[in-house]
Amino acid sequence: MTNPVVQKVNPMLTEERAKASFPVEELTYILDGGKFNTEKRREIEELVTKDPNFEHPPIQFMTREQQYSLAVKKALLVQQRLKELDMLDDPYASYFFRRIAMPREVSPIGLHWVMFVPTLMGQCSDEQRERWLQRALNYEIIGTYAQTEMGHGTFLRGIETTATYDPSSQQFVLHSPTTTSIKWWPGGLGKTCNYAVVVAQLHTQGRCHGVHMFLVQLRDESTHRSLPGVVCGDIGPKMGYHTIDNGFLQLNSVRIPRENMLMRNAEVQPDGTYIRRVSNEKLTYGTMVFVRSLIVSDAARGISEAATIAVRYACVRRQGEPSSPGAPEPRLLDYPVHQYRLLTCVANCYGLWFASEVLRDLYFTVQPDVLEGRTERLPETHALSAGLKAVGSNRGAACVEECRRCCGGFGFSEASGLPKIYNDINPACTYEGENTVMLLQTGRHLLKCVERARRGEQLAPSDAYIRSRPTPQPKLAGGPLTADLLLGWLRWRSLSMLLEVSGRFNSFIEQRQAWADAFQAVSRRLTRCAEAHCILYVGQAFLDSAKAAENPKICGVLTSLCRLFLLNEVVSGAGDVQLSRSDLARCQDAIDSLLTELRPNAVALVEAFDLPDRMLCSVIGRYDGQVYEAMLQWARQSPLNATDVHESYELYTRQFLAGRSLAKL
Ligand SMILES: CC/C=C\C/C=C\C/C=C\C/C=C\CC/C=C/C(=O)SCCNC(=O)CCNC(=O)[C@H](O)C(C)(C)COP(=O)(O)OP(=O)(O)OC[C@H]1O[C@@H](n2cnc3c(N)ncnc32)[C@H](O)[C@@H]1OP(=O)(O)O
Ligand SMILES: Cc1cc2nc3c(=O)[nH]c(=O)nc-3n(C[C@H](O)[C@H](O)[C@H](O)COP(=O)(O)OP(=O)(O)OC[C@H]3O[C@@H](n4cnc5c(N)ncnc54)[C@H](O)[C@@H]3O)c2cc1C
Repeated sequence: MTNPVVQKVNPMLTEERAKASFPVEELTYILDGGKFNTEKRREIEELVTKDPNFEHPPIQFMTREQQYSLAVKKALLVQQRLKELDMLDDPYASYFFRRIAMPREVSPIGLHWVMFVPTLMGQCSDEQRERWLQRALNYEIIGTYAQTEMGHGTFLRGIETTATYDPSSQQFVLHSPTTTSIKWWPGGLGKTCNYAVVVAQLHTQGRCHGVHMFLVQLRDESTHRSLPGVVCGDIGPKMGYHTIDNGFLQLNSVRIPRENMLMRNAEVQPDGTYIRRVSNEKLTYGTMVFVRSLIVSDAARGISEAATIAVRYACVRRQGEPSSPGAPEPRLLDYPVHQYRLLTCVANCYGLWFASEVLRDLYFTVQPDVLEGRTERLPETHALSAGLKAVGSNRGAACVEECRRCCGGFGFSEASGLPKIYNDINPACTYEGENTVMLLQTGRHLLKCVERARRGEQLAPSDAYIRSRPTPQPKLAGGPLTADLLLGWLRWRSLSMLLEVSGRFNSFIEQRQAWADAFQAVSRRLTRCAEAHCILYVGQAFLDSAKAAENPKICGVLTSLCRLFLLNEVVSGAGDVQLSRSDLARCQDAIDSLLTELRPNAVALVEAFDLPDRMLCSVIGRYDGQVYEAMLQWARQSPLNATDVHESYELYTRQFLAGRSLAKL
């Protein structure tokens, strides 16, 4: 563990830690992708922890302006430190440095490395890369990704910003023709960035060629003042994300050179001739596919943090009727229903964690081909990244919220660290494609897979089961409820639901409904099919990772946790298909047994994530379990406690008590 063993660890936590049935450290290596990575991560965490420049009072006691300003300082300091340590080219080191230096504090320059740089990499011609990429990687310029407008987020083709080519000056004129066309939301756009990739409708020679990307300078590189024709600012306070300046941008006939259109896939020649280099126009959406795959892993990390806090707290919090006179009150973790609430979150976390690794590998396998214009596996990658982004962030938000509620009133206090995690995960349900819309993309792909399977065509690996013949429902009563059997049931469920919806869709088509109308008619059911497909993917990734563990004890505990995940899916999906009462009852019994079996490993399973106190920022989830003293210390830092009598007493309360009118004050 990276946590320094403090002098007095709560004995209830020590007792729980001693119950682990497997070597926690070895599971940490698996989660980190190897011992080497664990050691590197810990070195980085130690560097940041020892650096006084990253020390400050809890940000929850600061105003939004203070939070933003501090976040800018820390984000830039991180870059300086990474440069000094020669770690800028190491994505793993950079990621962990940022994560520990700014735990769940969204970086004002986050969009630069999450979307701006990846867009330059994926959408620039080789020449353009030479010109801009190195400057961006060196942080000589700071950029964002400006796509969403006030009037259009989901429906990308409806974007109104125009980029009209003027051959006489060989420039594009970027313009926001309406109020609804004002860019709204891009992270860091308000105050921090000086450049943006702007998504706009390309017009040349009197024709519109649809959405394309343009590099637009927004602010002067030395004064940081907005350039003529550029009106931008912060969009104001949000539900969370206080540390980042999501912004607005109005472009009033702003001129940029022709060469600032990102030209990897299409080009406008000096005379205005439009040339499309690749046939698949969806390649313009490539950055979103990449970021969606990151969101799955971020959701798993969010649950790991919340679950670590809530499980530790459940070990030290006593509440309820003692089992006998004079006995202590039970610990929260002793309640089976509490075990269920927490352990299913832990199971979701591991499932998403392993699935995000498989998805990441798929993305990096397919991406080189895509960059060369070979797009055969793009539909599968898009469907999986969209669907898993939705399932991951939905589950992420739901599990973090469940962990928060598991901590009772303290979970509502910022001191727990849980609201901060929730507010960081929740917007992922909306950004990078609202979740329902993303599930519909996956559903659309699955419908097409059914058609292709009927025609006898090959399907991509994760869709291949759609080619299998419909079979009777696998029986769950009888033999042992193994993970393989449960996964087989989920595969059967996914296929049955899909065939049912596809049959319904085809009957609408046979009744001569338009494709789009038939799609709308089945859309509600289709989102459920998309979820079932993604859950199958998660379950498969989970089971494969459990089986791959060399240590039999780790293999055992991961397989049990995976069974809990799968059983919970079977039970909650019982209404999607008709699961018999006896099968359902067996699954429920198996869940109860698994809770008893896994309970002694609850702390070990969350502590395998190896999250230092600095990362959790939680009074109730601290390594030493000394919750109550720390809670009092936290409250003492509240600015409201700076004086015994608050100024509002003199201003208002005293007047009120004396019967004077407050109206004129
Ligand atoms: C600051 C951060 C710091 C730290 C965080 C750390 C980790 C977290 C990681 C990152 C998150 C951080 C910040 C996030 C900031 C947020 C940024 C944004 O939100 S950017 C804006 C994102 N916007 C969207 O996602 C818009 C959603 N809409 C769409 O994607 C599309 O419009 C939609 C898919 C809905 C439909 O597109 P449309 O043009 O209408 O397509 P059409 O219907 O014509 O055709 C569909 C056709 O195209 C295929 N397709 C669609 N999308 C893709 C794609 N991306 N790739 C490949 N193919 C695609 C689709 O399957 C269909 O194909 P067929 O015709 O069926 O063959
Ligand atoms: C914190 C945060 C950060 C962001 N950062 C960026 C950024 O850096 N750059 C950027 O460009 N954008 C950014 N966005 C914008 C984000 O991508 C959009 O909010 C998102 O794509 C949804 O678009 P919208 O807000 O216009 O919602 P809408 O598209 O108006 O959707 C509203 C609701 O309608 C539903 N809906 C819409 N269309 C359909 C349909 N066809 N079928 C069924 N239901 C539908 C949706 O499911 C949703 O529930 C950010 C947003 C947030 C919240």
